[in-house]
Parts: sequence; structure tokens; C-alpha cells
Amino acid sequence: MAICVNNRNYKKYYSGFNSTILNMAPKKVAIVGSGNWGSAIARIVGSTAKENPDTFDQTINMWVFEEMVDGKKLSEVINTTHENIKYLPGKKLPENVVAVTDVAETCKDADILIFVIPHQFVTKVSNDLKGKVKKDAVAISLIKGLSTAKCDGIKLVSSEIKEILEIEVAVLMGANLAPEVANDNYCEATIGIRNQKHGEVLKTLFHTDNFRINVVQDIEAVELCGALKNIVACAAGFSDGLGYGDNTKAAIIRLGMMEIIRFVNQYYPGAHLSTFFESCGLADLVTTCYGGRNRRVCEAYVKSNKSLAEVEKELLNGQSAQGPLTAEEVVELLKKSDSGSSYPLFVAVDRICKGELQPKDLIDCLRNHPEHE
Ligand SMILES: NC(=O)C1=CN([C@@H]2O[C@H](COP(=O)(O)OP(=O)(O)OC[C@H]3O[C@@H](n4cnc5c(N)ncnc54)[C@H](O)[C@@H]3O)[C@@H](O)[C@H]2O)C=CC1
Ligand SMILES: O=C(CO)COP(=O)(O)O
Repeated sequence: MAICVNNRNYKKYYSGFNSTILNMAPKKVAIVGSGNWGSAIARIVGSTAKENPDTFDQTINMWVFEEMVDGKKLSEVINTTHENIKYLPGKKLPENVVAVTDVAETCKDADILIFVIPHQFVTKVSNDLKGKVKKDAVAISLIKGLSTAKCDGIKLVSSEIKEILEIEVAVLMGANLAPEVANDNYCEATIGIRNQKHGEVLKTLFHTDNFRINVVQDIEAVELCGALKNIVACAAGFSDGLGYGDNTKAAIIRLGMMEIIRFVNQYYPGAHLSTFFESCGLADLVTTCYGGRNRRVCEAYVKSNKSLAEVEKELLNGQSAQGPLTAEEVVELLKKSDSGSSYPLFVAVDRICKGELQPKDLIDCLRNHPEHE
């Protein structure tokens, strides 16, 4: 049975780690995932590793969930053309990023593991790695969602990885639409980690002229901002599909932000308000509500007679919109604490995604929001 992590023992998990990532020897980095964001981040860490040869090993393994694309194995295409033609077409990957199809092989010598897969695959992939990673490795999760493992309370993706692999897990979240990051457009991101020294090493790995990193200690708040904004982006997409304009979207962003803060305070009290104004907070909410896949899929859902799954398949070519599943997970959790009425936006998104409400009912759900009392 999965172990549930409540607030108190979760904090205990994060104390007292030390690892070889503080050693002088170059650290080996592995990327677990090679989708849209996985490939964009591979461009960054491939180049920072090259710029810091004393700190990082020059070869970075990237796990590829093998599939055939145009009659060829995706891993072989990546290793010969240095381009992920399916998930990040048109952008070259650094040649020191090597596609590997066996996840245990990818990670076996790694000191730093970057987890970047859609959250529904975390349990399986982490179990495939169980007992096969270095005991003192440090992981960093770029995954936006909650754990899908059965559990009585809340379980963060980072805590699930941590429980299974028994290593420290940090998080990186931010306003980071992958195609724009891959275009080297200026943006920011937030690393959440308790161990400041490890935070410095991770910052060196991700920080570039156009990808600016802040490090904070509120891991849970950082991670939950990343997960929950995808639900709000679905509401923004419904609103766009209905043609409601920018004032309505601004209201959705504001109410969504208030629900995110309320949720973090309910499950992990004590987060600093300033964390919600880091890139992981308001900035990610805004960018996703304007430019994200969740928004796009939900807008198209309103305008078509198709199911969400059909629309996602047609629009995203194998990529994944994490908002509908996250809404379901969050609402399940809220039911257990009988607190759904404090989160009308989250609940409405879940019910619209499940076909229990019409998209046009969204506004009725927001009209009497607790924020208006
Ligand atoms: N794409 C973006 O702009 C951003 C995404 N994120 C987050 O990063 C995480 C990963 O997202 P993306 O890299 O965009 O992935 P994606 O949405 O491109 O998903 C496709 C990936 O899933 C893999 N996949 C498919 N079936 C699988 C299976 N059964 N087991 C394991 N992997 C499988 C595919 O091989 C492919 O690598 C998500 O949590 C997302 O919310 C975070 C910031 C930006
Ligand atoms: O997390 C993201 C941007 O920071 C990507 O959002 P989407 O998954 O909605 O595209």
C-alpha cells in the first residue's frame, strides 16, 4: 500500500540529506523524460553542462519512451539528427544529450535526476527505477500535477518519487511554455529546495542568460502552484471558447490564484506569500491561461462536439494536458475534507471536464465565490 505523507512527516523527510552533488568531481546528470518540456530543458542543461565542465559530466543521458515516428525509432532519430522531431520539432538538442531507451540504464550513474514526464506515468517510472539509482543522488521534479497513487491524504509528485527512490527531491516550476523556452526567449523559473547548498548546484545546472532561476525553500507551495495552475488554465480555456474576453479571464486568473493560495494554506500551512509571486506562482498562472496547452484543449472542447480526450489527441500529437486529471485528483481530495465549497473554480472545472456541467455553467459557479463574501 502506498504511504501517505501528511504535512508533519513530509517535512521530516526533507531534513538531513547529504550527497555527492557537493563533491568536487563532475556530477552526472540524467533526464527522465523527453516530451515537449523534457526536450526544451535538455537544451538548457546540455549547454550549462558544457559551460561548467568542472561541475558537470559532459554526457547527459535522456530517457526516451520509445516509439516509432515516420517509420523510425525516435531514440535513433534523436541520436543521429539531434532533434526530437515529434515533441520539439525544429530545435536542435546539444550533442552531449544522448537518448537512452532503458530508464534504469539512463539513470544508473546519475548524481542528479531530472524528472520531466506527464504526472500519470510517475508511479510506474519511479518503480522501474526503485533500487537502481545512487543512494545519494538528488532528484528535481519539473512535473506539474499531483501523484495519482491511491492515498488517503495529499501526495505530491515529489514526495512519491522520494518515497519510492529514497532520495532527496527538489522541484522546478515556472512560467515556462516549452516552445518559448526552446526559442531562448527570456523567462524565469523557481527552484524549491530545503538544502541551500544543493540548491546552488541545481541553480548552476539550470540558470542561463534567458532562463533565470530563483531558489526558495517553500517546496510544497512551489510544486502546488505548478500543479494547480493547470486547473485554472482549463477554466480560462472554457471562457475563451465561450468568447467571454479578457475581463472574465482576469477574474478567472484572480479567483484561481486565491484558490491556489487557499489550497496551499489548507494542506501545507506556513508558505510565504512571496512564493506566490515567484515565477512558479502568478507568472505561470498568467502564461498558462494565455498560451498553454490546457487552455487550448479546453477552448477547443467548448467549440467542438468532441470529448476532451479526442480534442487532446487531435491538437497535441501525443503531448499531454495535465489540468483535467489534476482537477479530478484535487476534487477527490477536497471531498475527503468536505471543503469543495471553498473551491468553486476547481470543482467547476472538474465537473465540466467530466460532462456533469456545461462550460457555460462555469460563470454561475464563480458568481458566488467565497472571495465575494
Ligand atoms: N510542455 C510545457 O510547456 C511544460 C510542461 N511542464 C510539465 O512537464 C511535465 C512533462 O511535460 P512534457 O515534457 O511537455 O510532456 P508531453 O506533454 O510532451 O508528453 C509526452 C511525453 O510523454 C511520454 N509518454 C507517453 N506515454 C508514456 C508512458 N506510458 N510512460 C512514460 N512516458 C510516456 C512521451 O514519450 C513523451 O515524452 C508535465 O507535468 C507538464 O505539465 C512544465 C512546464 C512546461
Ligand atoms: O506549465 C506550462 C507553462 O509553464 C505549460 O502549460 P501547458 O501544459 O498548459 O501547456
